[in-house]
Amino acid sequence: MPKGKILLVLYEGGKHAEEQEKLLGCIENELGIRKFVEEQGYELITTTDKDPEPDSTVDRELKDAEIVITTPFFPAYISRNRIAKAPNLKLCVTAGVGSDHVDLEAANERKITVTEVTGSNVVSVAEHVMATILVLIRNYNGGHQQAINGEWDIAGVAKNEYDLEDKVVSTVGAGRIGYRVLERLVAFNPKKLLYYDYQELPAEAISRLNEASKLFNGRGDIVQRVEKLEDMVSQSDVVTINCPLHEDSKGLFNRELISHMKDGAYLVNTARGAICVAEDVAEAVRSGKLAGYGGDVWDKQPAPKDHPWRSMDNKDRVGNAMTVHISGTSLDAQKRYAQGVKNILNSYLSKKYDYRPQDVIVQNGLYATKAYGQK
Ligand SMILES: NC(=O)C1=CN([C@@H]2O[C@H](COP(=O)(O)OP(=O)(O)OC[C@H]3O[C@@H](n4cnc5c(N)ncnc54)[C@H](O)[C@@H]3O)[C@@H](O)[C@H]2O)C=CC1
Repeated sequence: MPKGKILLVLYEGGKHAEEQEKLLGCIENELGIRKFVEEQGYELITTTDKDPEPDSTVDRELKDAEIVITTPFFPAYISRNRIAKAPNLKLCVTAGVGSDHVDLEAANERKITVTEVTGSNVVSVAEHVMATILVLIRNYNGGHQQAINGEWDIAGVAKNEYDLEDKVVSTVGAGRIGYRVLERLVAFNPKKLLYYDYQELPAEAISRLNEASKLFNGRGDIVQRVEKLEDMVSQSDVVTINCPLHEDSKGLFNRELISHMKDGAYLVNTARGAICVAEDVAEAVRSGKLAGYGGDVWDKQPAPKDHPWRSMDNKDRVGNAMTVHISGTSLDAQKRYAQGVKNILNSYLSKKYDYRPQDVIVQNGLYATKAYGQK
């Protein structure tokens, strides 16, 4: 008789799982944890069937699951209703970073511990932010479309093409990812690097960036904290969003805030789709208010085929740099978060509960991090 049940919800790998054994984050490879779990005397149930509530396999298995492991890339929403119907649930583990798909208030009411593998994919995402900024500002889409369509209209691409150098770039959230984006941006010799965050960056973190800019670009003192988000976006050529989704950040980038952005600015969101109002962003791209929008996160995942961000574009059809939710799930990241999930399970199953402090989002009914709002 197994000691308890662990429910694991991942995306399907299909033939890709056969072609690439490093795809640990798909259901066929189960993060590589089956042997470990069964050695601990637990039952491991894995499924891709997570919607709709309340008729999915997730709903059926939550009735007696003790632990649920989900991933932001194919999120099973651990809603208040699902928590209410999971009397044995003690631990939620996010295979990756970002646990907004778990109702943290409901978890706290039940003293359910919510953990994630903090830092496992922060470089992966920071690199994707850089790629997205460059695809947009360099008008890569325009150049690539011409290349594969047998065209050669240089002016047609160059008219929407800028250098990142000497531009003002800002981040909403200067945490692990936001700060790594700022680090990477220094090499592009920006005019200014601005950040908006209710947690101030430590002085040494700021001087490290300024020193690097002095060394690389001959100019220091480029990093600035801005108290008001409208003030920051109104000066920015590029805005990148790197904060968690919670009640204060949901719908933050709506028509009103976008109206404060510079005409022709670029907006990049690899944090969570719902931080932006989908239709307001699509309208801003279509109208040319934004020169482009890109990212890999969507307000509903998987995104429906008719999601506005799949088709939105500007008049030259070069304002969309969306991808599906991949930035934090490179094969390098999957190796890290699979190991991190195993470490969290070991902490729980050994009854040591010696989680890495940075991996704990909520525990014993309290928030363990200041990143999910100012509670
Ligand atoms: N696209 C992807 O694959 C991935 C996306 N993410 C997303 O990125 C988010 C950030 O990740 P990390 O940097 O590791 O988290 P972090 O906790 O290190 O940093 C988040 C920062 O955002 C700040 N913040 C929170 N609410 C804010 C608000 N309303 N306005 C301004 N700043 C605010 C916090 O104070 C903190 O400094 C995650 O919560 C997740 O949603 C993370 C990993 C992968």
